[in-house]
Amino acid sequence: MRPRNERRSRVQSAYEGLRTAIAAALGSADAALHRARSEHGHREFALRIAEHGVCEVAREPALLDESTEAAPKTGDESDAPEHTTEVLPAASRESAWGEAVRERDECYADWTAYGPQELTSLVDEVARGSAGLPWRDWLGTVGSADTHSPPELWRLGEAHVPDAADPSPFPVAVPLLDESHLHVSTDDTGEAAEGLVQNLLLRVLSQFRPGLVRVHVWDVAQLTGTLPGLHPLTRSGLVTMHDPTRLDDLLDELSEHIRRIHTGALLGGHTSLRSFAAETGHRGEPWRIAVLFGDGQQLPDEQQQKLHRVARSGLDCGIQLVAVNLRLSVNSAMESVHLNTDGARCSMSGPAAVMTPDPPMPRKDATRACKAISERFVAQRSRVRGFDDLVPEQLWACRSTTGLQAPVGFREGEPVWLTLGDASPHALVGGPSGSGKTNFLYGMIGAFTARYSPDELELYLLDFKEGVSFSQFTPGTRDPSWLPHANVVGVNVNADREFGLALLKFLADEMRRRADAAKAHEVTKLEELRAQDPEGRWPRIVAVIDEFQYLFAERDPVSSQATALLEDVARRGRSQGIHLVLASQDVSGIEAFWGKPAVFEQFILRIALPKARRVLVQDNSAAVELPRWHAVVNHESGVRHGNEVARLPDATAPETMYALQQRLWEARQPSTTRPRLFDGSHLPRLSRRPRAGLERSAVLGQVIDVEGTPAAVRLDRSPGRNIAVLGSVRVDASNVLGAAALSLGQQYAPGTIRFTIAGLVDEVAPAVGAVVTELRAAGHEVDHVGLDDATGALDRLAAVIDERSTSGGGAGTASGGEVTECLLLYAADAAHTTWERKDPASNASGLDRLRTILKQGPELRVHTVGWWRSVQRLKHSLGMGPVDDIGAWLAFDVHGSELTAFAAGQPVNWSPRARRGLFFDRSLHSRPEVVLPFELDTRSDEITMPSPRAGDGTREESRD
Ligand SMILES: Nc1ncnc2c1ncn2[C@@H]1O[C@H](COP(=O)(O)OP(=O)(O)OP(=O)(O)O)[C@@H](O)[C@H]1O
Repeated sequence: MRPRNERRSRVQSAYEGLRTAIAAALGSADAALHRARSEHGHREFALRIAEHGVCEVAREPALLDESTEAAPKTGDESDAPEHTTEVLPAASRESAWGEAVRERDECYADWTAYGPQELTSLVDEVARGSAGLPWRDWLGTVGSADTHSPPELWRLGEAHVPDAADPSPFPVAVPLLDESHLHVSTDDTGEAAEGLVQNLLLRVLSQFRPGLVRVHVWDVAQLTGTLPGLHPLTRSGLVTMHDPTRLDDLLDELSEHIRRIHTGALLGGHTSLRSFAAETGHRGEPWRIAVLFGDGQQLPDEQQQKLHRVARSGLDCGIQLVAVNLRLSVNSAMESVHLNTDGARCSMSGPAAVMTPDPPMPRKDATRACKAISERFVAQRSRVRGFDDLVPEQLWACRSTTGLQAPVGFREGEPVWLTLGDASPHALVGGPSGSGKTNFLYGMIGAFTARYSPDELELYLLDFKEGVSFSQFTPGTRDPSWLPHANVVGVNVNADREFGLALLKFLADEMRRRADAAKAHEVTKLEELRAQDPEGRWPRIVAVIDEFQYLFAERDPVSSQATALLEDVARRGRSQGIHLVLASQDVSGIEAFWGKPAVFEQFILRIALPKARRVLVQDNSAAVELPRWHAVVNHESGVRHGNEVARLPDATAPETMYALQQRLWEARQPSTTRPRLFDGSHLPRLSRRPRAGLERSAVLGQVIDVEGTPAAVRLDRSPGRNIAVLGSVRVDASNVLGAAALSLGQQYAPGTIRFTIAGLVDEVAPAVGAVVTELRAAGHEVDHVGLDDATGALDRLAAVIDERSTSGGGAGTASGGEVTECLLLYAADAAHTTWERKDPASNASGLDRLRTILKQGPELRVHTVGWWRSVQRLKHSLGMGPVDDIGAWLAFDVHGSELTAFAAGQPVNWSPRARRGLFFDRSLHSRPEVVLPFELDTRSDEITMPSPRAGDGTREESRD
């Protein structure tokens, strides 16, 4: 038995052990389950806090309880229903809540510490004046800011972050002008939006000088009544209310501004008015804010596209959209505000910040402020702006790298700018006589020269009109000042079309010089050349030609050459910084010009004065309706939409351009040279100083060119180096002979040249006498002879030739040097009969001697400068043979056809005109050129006239 009991007790004890083990295992599992449940409850609680957010739960603690009960159950929980109602212990709830709050506070720590203050000071800094201050500080004070650096942010209201531990408020402001459009949306009717927009517009309008901001309002729902506080501004045109049915018109108008600004106001490489203004210091265009109130519906497709186009390119052109409840998705900068009943959200402050827009400014204060702005604008507009308003405060502050820009007149008190640059390289100015063309040109010249220094701008001024309009730019007897930018001034050139031609040639040469320099620097344009060669002087050149139609007045080689040159300069001048401004009374009559549409098209800038014809395109009649002293300035080749009407200030009255010129003259660098004046009504004076490059040359007159080049004949030792002056005009011929003698006298040292001067008619005696006296005074040996002893003079020269030819070259003087013999014959033909007589001893006549001198002289340094009163008479003197002994000639009243033989057989086109000669030097010219004879100083009047031979001591002395 015993073993059995023993076994049983062992079994029982084993079972007991098992039960104990099971009980222990179950107990520990229970404890683990309990722990897990408690943990789960804690986490679930934390999750629910996170789901609602700490702030939300803090506001509505019941949220957590409800959600605990309503929370979906997991699979495990559904299997253990007895646990779902178990309430999380309070300690656990508190700990979960504490953790959530701690975590939130950690996240917001930085913001709480610095955010609101930093934002407040930042907005204070960049939202200056009316852009950020409370309305009481500024509403009603008319703004004076200019377009330079507008405020970067504009205040809308204030916001706070409700979830932050410390929800301090901070200002909300948005970037606007040039920076970003604004989109406003609302959940309700949009009343709150109107208040916000009106506040914003009042801030902007009160910031700037009236006129710099224009507002357009379109409301799909109403014709008037929108933004009532701004209504006083509609009277002065600062705010325009658009018809609800005419959104297209508004969008077209805005697109037109964008296009016009791109083609006109933006110069060079600038793509926005902002960057342009930053470089040049002026903007030239107001900001235009278009406020569009929609009804939340999509616009028709076509309008939507137009709106998107305006939104895309508007900001660069100062066009700002404020779209309210209008669907707009654009690819350009846009801030947004959503107004909701539970607070607004702004893209600047993000969704976490709740914005409270500033309350609308009181209606009566807004109205009063707008009235003040409007009145100031009207006063400003009606103020007659004068010439001084074209002149900037600081002279010469602009650079002409990308072009030239200056105001030329005013529209509603605002300047109207004129641009010469890549997009509009050349200008055509038209208007009938007395319409104010010259005045316009003065104003333009003044506005340009005040802005650009002479190193940035060089002027070539040419006036074909009779009168002296441009001569004030050169030094005068009463006013010694001159315009430092003027390089060449031509006045009274109506009879000297060659000067216009010369100017065009000069410009064409300069264009080539610039193109070559650009090529050497491996660039193509002046702008790039200036960048590559910063030390070089590459000013822009503006050539102004008033009454330019004279240049094409006749169907002759001058017209055809001028047309070709004009075409060249007009086409290629653009890239080399050479601009033409051509003015004319009647552009319609200029055949040579109109026959070349390609040239004409280069004149993109058109200025039409009242009643101007053909300057603008045919269907653009704006010039017809212009009042006096106004002009249409059109940078679009004259098409209607390019019209800008400007009132032109008086620029010719005293104290206008004259006074400015004085200031500019005083500001010039000492190295600035005075302008060269070509005045067709005056003859040039012979310089008494020897000039380099004119050695051994007889200067006969001055070529009609930009440099005033002397018309000179070099008396080389070669056949034919004689000069004939042809024509019956004694004064001109005498002056040519006198200038030849005196210029040779300057270049030869006394003793190296001997003059034989024969005055063969009485009338030339004073002129001859003056020359003889001056030469002798300079120490030269002069044989002064009259008709009676001229033959003897020829004999002597013929003997010199004989002697030199037998001795094999130019003879030496007593002092050992070579002596040049110069024979001057005043009215050579007068001695013809005398010279026909033969000398019985030698059987040779004076004529024979003369022919020998002409033929053999030049090689032996014996040169003749003779005046024959007609071509026929010269031919008689020369005899039957060829005319090669006359290598150079200057003809006055001689018909071109008579000169053919002397011009190597080529037809000579020459209609004689007063005080002008035609000059041809076989060794130099391919065709003859027009020259001005010199006005010799009539010192002869004061000089005792030496009679031939009388007192001719020099000659006698030297013979001894
Ligand atoms: N904007 C202006 N304000 C006041 N006076 C002006 C204005 N423009 C021109 N005048 C005056 O009108 C007159 C004619 O002007 P201007 O000589 O400029 O005309 P124009 O078109 O060049 O005439 P023309 O071809 O006959 O010379 C001048 O006496 C000038 O002072």
